[in-house]
Amino acid sequence: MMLLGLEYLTVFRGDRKVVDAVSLAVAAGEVVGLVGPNGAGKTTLMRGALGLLPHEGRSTLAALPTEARSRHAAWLPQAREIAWPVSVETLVALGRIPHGARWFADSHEDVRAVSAALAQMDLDGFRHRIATRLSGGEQARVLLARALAQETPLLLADEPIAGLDPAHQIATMEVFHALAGQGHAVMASLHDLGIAARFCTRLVMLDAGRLVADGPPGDVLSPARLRDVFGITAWRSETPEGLVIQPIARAEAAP
Ligand SMILES: Nc1ncnc2c1ncn2[C@@H]1O[C@H](COP(=O)(O)OP(=O)(O)OP(=O)(O)O)[C@@H](O)[C@H]1O
Repeated sequence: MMLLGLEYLTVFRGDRKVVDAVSLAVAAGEVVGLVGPNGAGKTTLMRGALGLLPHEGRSTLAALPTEARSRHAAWLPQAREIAWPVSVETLVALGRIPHGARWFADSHEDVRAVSAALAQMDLDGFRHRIATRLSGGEQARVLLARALAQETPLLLADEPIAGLDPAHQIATMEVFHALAGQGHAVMASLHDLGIAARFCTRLVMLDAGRLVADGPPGDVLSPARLRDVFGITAWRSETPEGLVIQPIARAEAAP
């Protein structure tokens, strides 16, 4: 089942075309990594797809009425700001608002969803802590838990693992896989190409607003694209654990 369809999506920032005619579809069961250098248009693509920025072309998500959209897709923005000194539990419960919850999510479904999201992000011991008094990575996990608590078919996440320690990065990618296994889909922008190669079912590569590759991680992260798009060389190997990619040097600095 298709959960997101983009047809020639073009997104402007001011009068600049920052995403240029991108077409793709995301189906249930996929963990799609959005990769590309700084400024390639990853955030803009996702915000355009959500209908948060003016766009041309079509996004099936942006075309939904507001309420249906908030029940279909959860959005984790890049900025990790927590404005209010509320408990972790309260903050995560705010994710239930699209399902009709008020300030305190207290239906049986809401309580279950909040508990599940806290457990998924390894936050059981943080339930009653004040969210603004957590470390940067802990706050990032709380905001991810709030997005997960929405239990939407689709999750769009902007650099969801930035600032997380290695174990929590891997755990988060495993949560995405588990969601995909339950028929959801995740699209996440990622800068860690090793993680992207290892944990995504598919990669979409952007360069200067254009989609330049879309497919299995091993195909998308070819030596030529790593050189031409990212300007790097990388060590790559098919291992019993799957594809391993480790950036080594800037391409121009390579011997
Ligand atoms: N508000 C804005 N006004 C004008 N240009 C903008 C604005 N926001 C972003 N841009 C430009 O749009 C382009 C794409 O930005 P975007 O944030 O989508 O990139 P990104 O791929 O998510 O980058 P990063 O990896 O650095 O997060 C960049 O060139 C950026 O400078």
